[in-house]
Amino acid sequence: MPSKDFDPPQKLPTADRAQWDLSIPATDWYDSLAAAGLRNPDVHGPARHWLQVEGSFTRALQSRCTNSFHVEVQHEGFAVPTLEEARHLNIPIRQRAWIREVRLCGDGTPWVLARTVIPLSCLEGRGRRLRHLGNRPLGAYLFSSPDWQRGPLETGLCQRTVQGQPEIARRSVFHHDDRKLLVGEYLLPVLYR
Ligand SMILES: C=C(O[C@@H]1C=C(C(=O)O)C=C[C@H]1O)C(=O)O
Repeated sequence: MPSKDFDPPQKLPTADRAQWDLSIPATDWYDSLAAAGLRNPDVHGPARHWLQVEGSFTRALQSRCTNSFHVEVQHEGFAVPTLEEARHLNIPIRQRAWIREVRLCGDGTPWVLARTVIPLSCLEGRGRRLRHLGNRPLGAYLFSSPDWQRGPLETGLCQRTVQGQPEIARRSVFHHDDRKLLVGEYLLPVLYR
């Protein structure tokens, strides 16, 4: 799924390459949890709680931590979204966007992988801050402003290729006037099993 800019370097030592395997697989998206459940009933199991969190996902994860929560940036920069993402956001195909991939970690362990596609129109004015989030959670920005509203949640079923990758995901578009950005959150099994 990540565009070419995000391919792992070929010469990483084996231990580091294993880290890369904690990556986001191609995912099929469904309009509702019920629709995804027809393909994979696991979405109605313990993962369901996380698929339905309505407010800030960061906050929900923080409240599950015993000690600490942190965001680890994996890649951040201008890159070309997938065709499906560009269509979903209604932006020109092959137009670069700011793409941010992070791990949301609870008590030192990655719990969720997140991929956010931020089109150029969102990066103007106050939106310039979106390029400088670093390890601060995106949710703090989005939920601190009443201007940003979340659209409906979709449920994703991941085409897992490697042990440990996420199987289940959620995604939504946040919009502010005619600006839209796309946030995907991929649940790692350790979060709900
Ligand atoms: C959208 C939110 O932001 C969270 C933080 C992210 C980040 O820092 O890149 C990405 C996805 C999130 O789950 C949220 O807290 O709801």
